[in-house]
Amino acid sequence: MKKMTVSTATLGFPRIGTRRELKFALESFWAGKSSLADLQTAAAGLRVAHWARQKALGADILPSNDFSLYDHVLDTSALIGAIPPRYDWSGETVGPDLYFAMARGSQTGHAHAGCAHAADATAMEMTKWFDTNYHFLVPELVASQSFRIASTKIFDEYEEAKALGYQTRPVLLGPVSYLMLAKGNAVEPLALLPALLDIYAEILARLAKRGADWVQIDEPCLVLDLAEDQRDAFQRAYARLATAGPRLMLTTYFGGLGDNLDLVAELPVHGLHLDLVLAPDQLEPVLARIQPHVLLSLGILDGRNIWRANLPDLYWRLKPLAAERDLILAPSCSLLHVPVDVALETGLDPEVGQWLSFAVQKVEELAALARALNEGEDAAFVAFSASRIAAVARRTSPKIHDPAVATRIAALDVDAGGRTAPFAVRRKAQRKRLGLPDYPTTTIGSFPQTPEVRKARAAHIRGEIDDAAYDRYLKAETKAAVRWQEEIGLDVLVHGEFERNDMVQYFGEQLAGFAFTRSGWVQSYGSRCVRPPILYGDVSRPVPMTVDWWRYAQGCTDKPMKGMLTGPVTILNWSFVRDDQPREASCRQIALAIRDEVQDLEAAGAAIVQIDEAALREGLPLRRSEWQSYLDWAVECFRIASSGVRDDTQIHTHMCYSEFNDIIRAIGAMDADVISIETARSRMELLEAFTTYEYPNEIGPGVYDIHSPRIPAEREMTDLLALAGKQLPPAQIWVNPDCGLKTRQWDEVRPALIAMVAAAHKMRIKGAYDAK
Ligand SMILES: Nc1nc2c(c(=O)[nH]1)N[C@@H](CNc1ccc(C(=O)N[C@@H](CCC(=O)N[C@@H](CCC(=O)N[C@@H](CCC(=O)O)C(=O)O)C(=O)O)C(=O)O)cc1)CN2
Ligand code: MET
Ligand SMILES: [Zn+2]
Repeated sequence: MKKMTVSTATLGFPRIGTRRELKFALESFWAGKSSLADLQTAAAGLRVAHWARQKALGADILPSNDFSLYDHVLDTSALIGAIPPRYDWSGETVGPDLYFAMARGSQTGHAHAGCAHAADATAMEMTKWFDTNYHFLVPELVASQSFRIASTKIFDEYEEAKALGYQTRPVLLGPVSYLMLAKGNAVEPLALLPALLDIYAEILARLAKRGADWVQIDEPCLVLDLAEDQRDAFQRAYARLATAGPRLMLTTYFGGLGDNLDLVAELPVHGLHLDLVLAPDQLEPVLARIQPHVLLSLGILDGRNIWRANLPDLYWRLKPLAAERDLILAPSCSLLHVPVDVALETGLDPEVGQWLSFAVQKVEELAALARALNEGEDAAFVAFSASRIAAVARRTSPKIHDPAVATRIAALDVDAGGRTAPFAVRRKAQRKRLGLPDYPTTTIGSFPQTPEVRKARAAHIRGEIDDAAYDRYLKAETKAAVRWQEEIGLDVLVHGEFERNDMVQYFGEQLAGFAFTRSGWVQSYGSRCVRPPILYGDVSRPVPMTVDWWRYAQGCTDKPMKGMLTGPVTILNWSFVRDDQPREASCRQIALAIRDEVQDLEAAGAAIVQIDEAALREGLPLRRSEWQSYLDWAVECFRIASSGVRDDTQIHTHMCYSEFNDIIRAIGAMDADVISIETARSRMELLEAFTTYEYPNEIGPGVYDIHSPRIPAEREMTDLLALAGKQLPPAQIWVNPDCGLKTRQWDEVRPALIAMVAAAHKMRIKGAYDAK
C-alpha cells in the first residue's frame, strides 16, 4: 500500500511585517518622503523574508500573491482591469498612482510625491471582509464592463519567489466571490461572469506556463447562504476553470460549506480547503461526499484567534484520516488576521504568554503535527509535551475565573436592559436639557493622532517623560481641541481621545481579564493596524476609566461634552476572545463593566454619553439562520451597558462600515437616542434602511468621508444633507463626519469641519425658509 503523506501549507502570511515595515514604507511614500523605488524595495524585502521564514518554520507549500500594497481585492480589480470610469483610465496597466487613487482618493493640487494626479476622484468604497476587522475595497462594475489583464503582480511575485528557489502556490480570489463582493452600477455583477471567466482562464493559463502546478483559488462565499443563480455561477465557473491551467485548490473559510456541500462536491477541482475551526463538524459529511482523488486541505488551526493548539488532541483526531489519504494541514484561513510572532511579547505575563500562538507559532504547530503524522508521535515529542502542558495550565489557571463576576452575572436582571421611558418622553427631556439647534453639529470622537501625540505616548511608555508631564501634554492638546471646536461653532463637543492608543485597546488595558501586546499588530486596512487585546479571563472594571478626562474637557467649555466609550459588542469583536466559553458570555461581562462607566459619567454630570458599536454589524454571523440569536444577545448587551441612566441623559451610538438593511430592527431595539453612521462614500444609500423601517430616533448620517485625505467642500455636504432630508424629517438629522478623525491631519480636518458647520448653517436657513 502506498504510504500517505501529510504536508503543511499557509494560505497567506501577515503582510505588514514584524515591525510594521510596510506601514512605515507606505506612509513615508504617501507623505512624499520616499520614492516609489524605496517602497518597492521595502515590499520586496518583506516578501522574501516571509517566504524564507515560513519555509524555515516548516511550511511545505508557500503562498505567493498573498502580499499586497493595500488590499488583495483591490489587487484583483487591478489584475482584471476593473477600474471605475471616474479614474479616467486609459493606460495599459494599473500603475501606483492609479492604484493608490482607487484606495485613497486623489485631489487636484494635493501634494503627493511620485504622483501627478490630474484627476480629482473619490476613493472606492471600503467595507468589512466578511465578519473580520480587515477592510477591502469594493469592486465597482458597470454595464459596459470589459475585463483585461491589467496588472502583472500575480505573475511577477510567482517569478520572484521562483528565482529565490521557492515553488509557490499563487493565491487568487475566485471569480464568483469577487463578483459577489462587487457593486454593480446598472448591472447585476454575476451577469459579467462569462466575460470574467475568459480573463481568469487566461490568468491561470499564464501561471501554468510559468510553472505553477497549483493555484489557491479563494471562494469564501461558499460558506454563505447561496441563491440559485450564485450556485449556478460556481458550477459554470469551475467547469470552465478546472482545465484552464494549474490544479486548483478551492479554498473556503470563515465557516462551513453546510448546504453548499453537494454543490462543492460536484465541482471538478483537484483540491478543497475546509475551515475545521469554525465548522469542525463538516469533516465527516465532506468525507462521505467528496471524490477520493480530491486532495483535502484541513484548516485545523485558528487563523483568526491566538490560542495555542492542543497538538496531541489534534494528532489523535487526524491520525485515522492521515492513514487513508494524503492531507494538507493548514490554518483555517489566511494568517492575515493574527499578529506575527509571540516571541516579541516580552512584556506579557509569562503565564498568559505560554497560552498563545501567533502566525510564526502556528506554522511551527503545523509542522510538528505533520511530522508526528508522517513519522510517528515521538518525532514531535518536545512540541507535543509543551503543547499539552500549556493546554492544561490554561484550563486550570486561577487567572481565568473571578467569582465576583460570576455572582454579578447570575444576578443580572433580564430587564436590566431597558430605558425607563420611551424615546418620545426622553427626547423632550433631553431637548430641554440640551437646547440644541436644528441640524446639530458634532464629531464622532477622535481628533488627529498626530506624530507628536504618538511620540509623547511612546516617550511616556519608555519612561522618558513622567506621568505628570504626559498628563500636562494631553490636557493641553485636549483644551486646544475643545477651544477650537467652540471657535468654529460646533454644537456638541468631544474631548478628542488624545489619551487613547485605540478605542478598544485603551479599554482592554484598563479592564481586568484582558492582556495586551506590544507588537501584536494586525492589518485593519491599508497601512492601518490594530493591536487587539486578548480577553483571557472574567472581565470587570477595577476603577473608572474615562471620567477624569471627561471632567477635564467639560471644564474647558459650557457646551455639552460627550462622554466617549466603546460598546461591549465592539470590544468583544475587536479583541481576541476566549474560546472556553460562548462569546455572548464574555460580552455580558464587558457590558456590565461599561454600564458602570456610563453611570459614573452621568454622575459626574455628562448629559450625553456616546457608546460606539462600530463592530456590531461586522459580528453578524455569515449564515442567516444564526442572525437572530447573535442580534438578541448583542442588543441585550448594548442595552445592559446603556440603560442605567436618567431620561434626560442622551445616549449616542456610532456605527461605521455597516449595511443596515439586515439589522435595522436590532438597531431600533438598541434604542440609542442618537446614532451616527457612515454614509458619505455611498452617498446616503445606507440611510434607506432607516427610512423604510421608519426609524424613530435621531440619526447623524456622515457627510464627510474621513478615510480619504480629500477635503470635502461645503457644497458636497449640503448636497448630502439635502439627500438625507429627502429620506428623513429634518428634526431627526444630526450633522457629523462618517467616523472619528484620528487618521487625518489637522490641515485636512480644520477646513473640512469649518465647511461642515457652514453646511449645517445653510440647512438651518434653508429649513427656516422652506417652512415659510
Ligand atoms: N480596533 C479598531 N478597529 C477598527 C477601528 C479602530 O479605530 N480600532 N476603526 C475602523 C477602521 N480601522 C482602523 C484601524 C486602525 C486605525 C489606526 O489609526 N491605527 C493606528 C495605530 C493606533 C495605535 O494603536 N496607536 C498607538 C501606537 C502608535 C505607534 O505606532 N507608536 C510607535 C511609536 C510612536 C512614535 O515614536 O512615533 C510605536 O509603537 O512604534 C498609540 O497611539 O499609542 C495606525 O495604524 O497607525 C484606524 C482605523 C474599524 N476597525
Ligand atoms: C471606528 S469608530 C470610531 C469611534 C471613535 N469614537 C472615534 O472617533 O475614533
Ligand atoms: Zn467609526
